[in-house]
Amino acid sequence: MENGNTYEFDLVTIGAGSGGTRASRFAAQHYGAKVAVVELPFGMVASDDTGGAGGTCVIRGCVPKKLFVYGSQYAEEFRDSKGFGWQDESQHKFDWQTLVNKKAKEITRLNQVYNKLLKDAGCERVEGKAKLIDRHTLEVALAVGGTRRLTAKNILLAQGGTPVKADVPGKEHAITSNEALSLPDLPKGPIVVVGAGYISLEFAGIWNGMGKEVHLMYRKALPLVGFDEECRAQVADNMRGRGVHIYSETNPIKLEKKEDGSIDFFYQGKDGETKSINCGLVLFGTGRKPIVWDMGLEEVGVKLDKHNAIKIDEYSRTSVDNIWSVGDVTMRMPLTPVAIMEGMAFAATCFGNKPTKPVHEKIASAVFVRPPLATCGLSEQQAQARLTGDIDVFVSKFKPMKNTLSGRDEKTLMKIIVKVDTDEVIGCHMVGDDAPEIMQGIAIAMKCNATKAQFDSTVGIHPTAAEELVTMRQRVRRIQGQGTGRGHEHGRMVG
Ligand SMILES: Cc1cc2nc3c(=O)[nH]c(=O)nc-3n(C[C@H](O)[C@H](O)[C@H](O)COP(=O)(O)OP(=O)(O)OC[C@H]3O[C@@H](n4cnc5c(N)ncnc54)[C@H](O)[C@@H]3O)c2cc1C
Ligand SMILES: NC(=O)c1ccc[n+]([C@@H]2O[C@H](COP(=O)([O-])OP(=O)(O)OC[C@H]3O[C@@H](n4cnc5c(N)ncnc54)[C@H](O)[C@@H]3O)[C@@H](O)[C@H]2O)c1
Repeated sequence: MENGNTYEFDLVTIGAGSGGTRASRFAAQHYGAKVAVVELPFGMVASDDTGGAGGTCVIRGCVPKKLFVYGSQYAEEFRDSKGFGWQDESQHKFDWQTLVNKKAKEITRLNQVYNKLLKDAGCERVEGKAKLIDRHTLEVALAVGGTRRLTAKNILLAQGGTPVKADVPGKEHAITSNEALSLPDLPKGPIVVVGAGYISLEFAGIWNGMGKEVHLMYRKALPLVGFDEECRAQVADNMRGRGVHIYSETNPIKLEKKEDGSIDFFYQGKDGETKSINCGLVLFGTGRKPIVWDMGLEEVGVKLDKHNAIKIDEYSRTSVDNIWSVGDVTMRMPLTPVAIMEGMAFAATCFGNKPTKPVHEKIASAVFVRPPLATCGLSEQQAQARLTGDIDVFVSKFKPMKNTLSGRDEKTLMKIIVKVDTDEVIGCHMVGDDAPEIMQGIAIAMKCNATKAQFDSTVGIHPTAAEELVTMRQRVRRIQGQGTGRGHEHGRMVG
């Protein structure tokens, strides 16, 4: 790799999260670039001065969250097992500290794995907080003290995002997902969860599974804005059925800490009245914002977009032509595999002489509630709003086989959305056990522009729930597209 002997590095990356790590490893390993990666020192709970290799996903996002989801599922299995002849589930007791301690050990191990991945790829790791000085220079406030200046031909901004709390009085008494994953103990009283995105629903599901009384509050009639409406309703029904107290069309007003350590949470109910709940914990899952402050961005000329995310072109180049950006800080689609894709596309473009645009279409994702929701492509509402012509909707709602003996009163929902003139499957959605595992395979078919006829000609695996996706013959409705014909999802996940 040509370094021009002018700069110390071909690339300096800020942030060793999902996007920054993959981009840096690829640039070094595949394209021979001389790379340095700046990352904050490791801390289990993120702060302005702590982070760690692996980033949000590994340390305080996808991975610990999924471990907690696994942990929360046992009670449901013990309960369901009675229908299959197992007795005495009352002996099982849940111990939060065991789970949190084991999770911490695993995350510490993964952080070391990420450090090693970067080292093995030949990337220099610099521990500290980086900011831009000019378009080729960064200054790092080193974790060991003092500062170091790094010069680079190219700079990659991959510093991610951070949670935002609803701006109400007493918000300092609420926690975010950062703290939720490392709570020293679960509160004695009920838990209030505010918001209806991925994070609120996943934590509401986790604590409900662990036997806590959970009150979930959100502003709209249904949770998960941007997802298919029937799936949104099914998720809400399932959560209600499992004992989560749901308050739709409500707004947080204020929090007051009591002498006994509990919190009075005030909210405006559906009827417009002010009400309150006394609880032990409040979680705000009210969104995340890109980290764009105190980094010298404006001074160097890196522009922000209307969402206060870093403005990039289709190749992830910022408004300064040697500065690039990937992942949550660009808010295109804040998911780990998307940050990874953007990182690899950047490395190919910048160092591989292969201009590569990341493609934000037909990306499957899942909300790890119980049972989970998984989705790929357009919802029925998005298809209708964006396409022209006829759209066929196939829906199947059925009692999964396991529930016949377990007695659990919960249905599985599957939907397929088809563009009639081409017969292409443009959307697939599922709420039910194993939905994320199933949807990953469906996403491959959809990436290959599979038609409904090809789904129908696929032979199922029996007996599974997934076979329903290749046996849905009866269209439930045909709707008329009312859009301009722009066929795919826009970049952002939430509508
Ligand atoms: C609770 C939770 C659960 C999630 N679950 C899922 C999931 O199940 N599936 C999924 O696909 N996505 C999930 N996500 C989203 C996913 O974690 C993010 O999309 C992904 O981590 C983004 O990667 P990134 O590289 O853009 O940023 P990050 O992973 O956030 O990495 C950015 C890094 O930059 C560092 N940094 C910041 N500022 C500086 C600075 N000035 N100097 C040096 N370093 C700096 C930070 O310490 C951090 O390590 C979840 C997120 C959360 C919060
Ligand atoms: N399973 C996954 O893949 C997964 C899991 C967690 C997070 N993520 C990613 O992280 C991103 C952030 O997640 P999130 O759940 O924090 O954000 P989100 O944007 O998905 O949801 C935020 C929720 O908070 C509500 N809200 C915002 N401001 C509010 C206010 N002032 N008062 C009351 N409610 C308010 C919104 O209406 C919305 O329901 C997601 O978009 C997703 O891409 C993914």
